[in-house]
Amino acid sequence: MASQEINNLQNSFQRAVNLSGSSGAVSTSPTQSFMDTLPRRMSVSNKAKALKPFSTGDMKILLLENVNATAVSIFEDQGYQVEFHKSSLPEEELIEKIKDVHAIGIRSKTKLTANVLKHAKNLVSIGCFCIGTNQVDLKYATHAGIAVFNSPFSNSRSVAELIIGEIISLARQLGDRSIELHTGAWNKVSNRCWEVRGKTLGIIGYGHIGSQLSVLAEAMGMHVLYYDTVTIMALGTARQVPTLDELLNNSDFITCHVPATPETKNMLSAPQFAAMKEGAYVLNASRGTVVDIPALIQAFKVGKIAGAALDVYPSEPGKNGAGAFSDDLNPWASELISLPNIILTPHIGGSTEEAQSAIGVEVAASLTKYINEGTSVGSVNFPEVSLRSLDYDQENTVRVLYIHHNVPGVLKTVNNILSNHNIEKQFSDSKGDIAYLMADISNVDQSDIKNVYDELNQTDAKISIRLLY
Ligand SMILES: NC(=O)C1=CN([C@@H]2O[C@H](COP(=O)(O)OP(=O)(O)OC[C@H]3O[C@@H](n4cnc5c(N)ncnc54)[C@H](O)[C@@H]3O)[C@@H](O)[C@H]2O)C=CC1
Ligand SMILES: O=C(O)CCC(=O)C(=O)O
Repeated sequence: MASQEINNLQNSFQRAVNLSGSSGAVSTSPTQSFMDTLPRRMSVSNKAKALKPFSTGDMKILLLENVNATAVSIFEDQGYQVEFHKSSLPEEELIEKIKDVHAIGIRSKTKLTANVLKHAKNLVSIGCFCIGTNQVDLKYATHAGIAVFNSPFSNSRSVAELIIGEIISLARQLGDRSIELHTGAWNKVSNRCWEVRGKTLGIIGYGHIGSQLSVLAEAMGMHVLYYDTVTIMALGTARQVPTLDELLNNSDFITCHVPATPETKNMLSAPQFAAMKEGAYVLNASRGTVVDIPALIQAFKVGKIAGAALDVYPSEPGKNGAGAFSDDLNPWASELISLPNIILTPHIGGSTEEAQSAIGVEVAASLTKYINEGTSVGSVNFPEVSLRSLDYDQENTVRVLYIHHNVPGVLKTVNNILSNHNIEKQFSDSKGDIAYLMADISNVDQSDIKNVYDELNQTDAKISIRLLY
């Protein structure tokens, strides 16, 4: 067997460990009794050395973008090697580092493109410590057998609260008054300052954030309209409108809460600004691709809109620091910052202590369960597959994790290979082009493990294999 293959084989064996501190922690492979027999089993032949179980201490996790300390401590408790960086990395450095890690944790800045991922030979999983996953080439990751996890709603409330704060701030021109007073200027004005009570909020995208915002806005006496591509039950007295134009024509405040997709690119551009009420306000804390900012600048300059609050931009700096938001990054930046009643924030919608610590726990737990047990529940790109845990008294049992192309005949081939053993349980599901099989097989000794691996490795449909014991 070539040394690279041996390495791959070693890397495919994962000593599973309980999630420390989690209630109902699982007992997975290897069973204690299996571990007790290990020296004897490993001395079966010289080649047996290649089958040394992959230890959690060999597991390398790269964490970027100041992922919360809760995640770091979950990974460290597992015994994983954790490399932590406060910011994202330039592409070349990222490529170097990703070559040898088993999992990576990012937020919204790190672009995991096909060009980066093709170097990630050992990567089994990506954790997006945020909601959006548009920064990852999901198609590439899926076909490479890399499971991607995110946190679907732990920062939703934080974003909704930021938007509420900004609605009032725009209506009262708070940003400008504050900047003026910081420079010593006293401007006590009421001209074009409004209460929000009785005004109409138009929410584009009534998902986790949009619907949360709806409830908060109604509590302040606002009327709520929303536009979404799917029919969603209205909360309170909010009303879904059938077209984006109807929302634009009737709203005093328009806020975007849609994902970055080809359909949402420049969803608010010149025709949409033209359709808005005179003096409307526009807010965007979704993705920088959703609002055409040069068109927004133009709409502001002709008095069509009275202000805007932007938290996201087409290009965002990779790290904090003075001078980072410049025309080099976005050619309209200096014009935008010169305009009054335009609130600009550095993508902080989800940046609260509460949200970050909850996300850290949630995504780190998902990654750990996937690495240690193969459970893909919560993955955004994999079919969600889970198997009941192994018991401590189940000896010589191996968990097979087989990710494959979703083509006919695969289960027949795989079960033929596994059927020399007792298949205790198995679960398989597919999603689009790929499928994922988990199976626990018993009566497996050391040489059997190697055979099972070799035979599965030769199957045409295989994308990747891991054996946990
Ligand atoms: N600024 C920040 O820090 C944060 C930004 N976000 C962004 O906010 C986005 C929304 O987050 P959630 O509410 O959690 O997502 P979600 O998935 O719960 O809701 C999105 C809604 O948009 C709708 N939608 C999709 N395409 C649409 C279209 N073309 N037209 C109208 N509606 C459409 C969907 O049907 C869904 O109801 C995320 O995708 C993320 O990009 C999320 C968290 C923090
Ligand atoms: O907190 C972050 O870095 C990103 C927040 C965000 O945009 C998201 O959750 O999608």
